[in-house]
Amino acid sequence: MVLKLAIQKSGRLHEDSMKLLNDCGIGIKNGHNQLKSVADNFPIEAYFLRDDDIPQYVEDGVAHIGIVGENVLYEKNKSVDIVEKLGFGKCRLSIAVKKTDEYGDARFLEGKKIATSYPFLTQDFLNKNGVNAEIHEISGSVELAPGIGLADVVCDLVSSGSTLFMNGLKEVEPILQSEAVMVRTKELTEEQQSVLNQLLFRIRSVRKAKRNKYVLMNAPNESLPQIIKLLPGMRSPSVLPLAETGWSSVHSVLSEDEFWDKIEQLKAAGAEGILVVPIEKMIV
Ligand SMILES: Nc1ncnc2c1ncn2[C@@H]1O[C@H](COP(=O)(O)OP(=O)(O)OP(=O)(O)O)[C@@H](O)[C@H]1O
Ligand SMILES: O=P(O)(O)OC[C@H]1O[C@H](OP(=O)(O)OP(=O)(O)O)[C@H](O)[C@@H]1O
Ligand SMILES: [Mg+2]
Repeated sequence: MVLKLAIQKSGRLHEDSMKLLNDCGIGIKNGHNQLKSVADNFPIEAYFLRDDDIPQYVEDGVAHIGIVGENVLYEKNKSVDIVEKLGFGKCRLSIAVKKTDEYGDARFLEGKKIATSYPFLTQDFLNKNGVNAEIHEISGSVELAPGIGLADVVCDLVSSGSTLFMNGLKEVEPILQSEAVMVRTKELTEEQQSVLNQLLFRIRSVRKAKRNKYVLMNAPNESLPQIIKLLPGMRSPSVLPLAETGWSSVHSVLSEDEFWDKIEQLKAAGAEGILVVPIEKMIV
């Protein structure tokens, strides 16, 4: 039995999806023009698809699981379950107007023409705000529309904002925050669920490791109580004596959210020679 996984064939999510599988020790080859591929060391077969088609494949159970952006998932409005957020492909779906426009609030959109590849989510936003506007659906280069007279306003994906800027537009209303997620079909056999659980266990270990760093430092013994208080570690920090008497080496794990703050406090408490090392996998 193999679990069938739908991933983007090429585009913004492809590389990160392949890298995630690779970091999980799952070897999937994606040769030129190859549309499916079986992993050589894990019971998974990958289908390489347009991202727009992934929610339907997973709803139908043709693929058991898939990796897709929340933006596409909610636009397609298919009946699938999100099992894990994956932390890449982060962007937002936003309303953007010409940089000279004065937006104020959603009432600005009344009677306007909005170009978008996301008609369902755009209409939903308009409905929630009680606004009537005309939606013009196009499948790409949306930011061009106001400049060439095709529409007054756009609703499109934004990450750095540079595409908007280059086209003389400004973001005024983020309507959805999005990242890549793993989705599953509603009906899985016990065996399929068990393969999915193994995959999720690996994904969580890899992602947890990425969010943490292994930190080593030297400290005079009199600073140890204060330093240990600052360091959580997986259980508690390791403390090893240095060859030089009166000094110890302290090892611990720090999460990236608290990292820079903690390093400053550790230095102030007397730690020196601080080394920071990436962690490959973290099994808790
Ligand atoms: N600028 C961005 N920064 C980060 N993530 C993005 C960005 N643009 C899009 N994404 C995410 O990546 C997904 C795929 O984007 P891409 O541009 O490759 O889609 P596409 O052109 O529709 O591809 P396909 O050929 O598969 O239909 C988007 O649905 C979104 O979730
Ligand atoms: O805010 P930014 O960092 O400029 O990113 C936003 C752009 O990225 C995406 O397009 P992409 O580059 O993937 O091309 P596509 O339109 O061909 O999908 C999206 O559709 C925007 O156009
Ligand atoms: Mg697409």
